[in-house]
Amino acid sequence: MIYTVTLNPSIDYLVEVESFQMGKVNRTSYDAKFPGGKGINVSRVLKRLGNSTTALGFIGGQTGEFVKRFLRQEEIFTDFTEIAGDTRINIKLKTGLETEINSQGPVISKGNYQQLFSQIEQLNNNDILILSGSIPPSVPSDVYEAMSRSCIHNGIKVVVDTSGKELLDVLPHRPFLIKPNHHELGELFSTEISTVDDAREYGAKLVEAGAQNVIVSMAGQGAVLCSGGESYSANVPKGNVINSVGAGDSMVAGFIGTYERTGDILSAFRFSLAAGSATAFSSDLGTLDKIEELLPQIVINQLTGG
Ligand SMILES: Nc1ncnc2c1ncn2[C@@H]1O[C@H](COP(=O)(O)OP(=O)(O)O)[C@@H](O)[C@H]1O
Ligand SMILES: O=P(O)(O)OC[C@H]1O[C@](O)(COP(=O)(O)O)[C@@H](O)[C@@H]1O
Repeated sequence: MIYTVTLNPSIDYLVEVESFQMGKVNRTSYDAKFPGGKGINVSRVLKRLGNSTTALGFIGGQTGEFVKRFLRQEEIFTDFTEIAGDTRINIKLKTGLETEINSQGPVISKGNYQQLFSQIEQLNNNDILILSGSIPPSVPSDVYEAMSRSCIHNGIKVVVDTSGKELLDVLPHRPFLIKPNHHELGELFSTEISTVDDAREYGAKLVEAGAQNVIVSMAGQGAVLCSGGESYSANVPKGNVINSVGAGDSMVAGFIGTYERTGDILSAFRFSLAAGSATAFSSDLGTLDKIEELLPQIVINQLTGG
């Protein structure tokens, strides 16, 4: 079973305004609500790929009910920890540009935290655990490090999709996959990652620091995979970007779902690009049909030079 952890789920409220004006009343040309939060997006895409998944995390209030109902309708298993506060609403404003306003989210009590942690301690070595998204202020900032440590001890593969110090701190526990985007990778090393070569060079440093596989996603420029001593680049397919919310999460789902089914790292990498772009080219997350349609366009090249 693939478990995802979403510490701070959301309703993603997508709003499209044709000619947005600051300080004025604007009317939407399109709006929609979807469950959000990185782990939840990963579970939704995994389900579409046919993998078994259970979404864990903190959920509460009427907004939390919306998320649970939506996931139930998609027949996704959940085992959330119920909290006293309301699950947050994140605004995704499309005005030509994409602007996101992500809320802080509700307070998580010590008891809530312990409940989730004890679920993690019960996973077994056939499971995969995916830890993604930001850490709410009321949750200990070393939560991913502590969960990774517990899982590695129990032989569980761990995937971590976060940024900054929280990402660096899990590396000694040898996460199976991390997926920084090129901005996040640049921030880790106080540099700018603008080419495939930069992504390969700095992605390889994360492998040296302990990650088994590193995908550096570079939005429309494709992605780089560093795996052991090897590295590869892949392009993105051609298409019209409608909404890139959840595209990174779809890459994680595409990679892990395919790896679980085939055990093949390069097929997983290829699928991850197709899944990311299928989502970028859709208003909701990409469907399996869309992913399969894009797959033949993805070409992988082995990189040389270190
Ligand atoms: N302009 C684009 N054309 C095609 N695919 C895209 C485009 N922008 C994003 N994607 C897809 O979304 C994936 C993740 O995008 P990226 O912005 O790098 O990550 P994140 O969403 O985690 O910040 C890309 O690897 C790609 O598959
Ligand atoms: O936990 P954070 O960093 O606030 O991010 C939450 C947001 O990220 C998302 O999971 C989308 O993530 P990506 O676009 O990086 O794939 C949204 O659904 C959600 O609103």
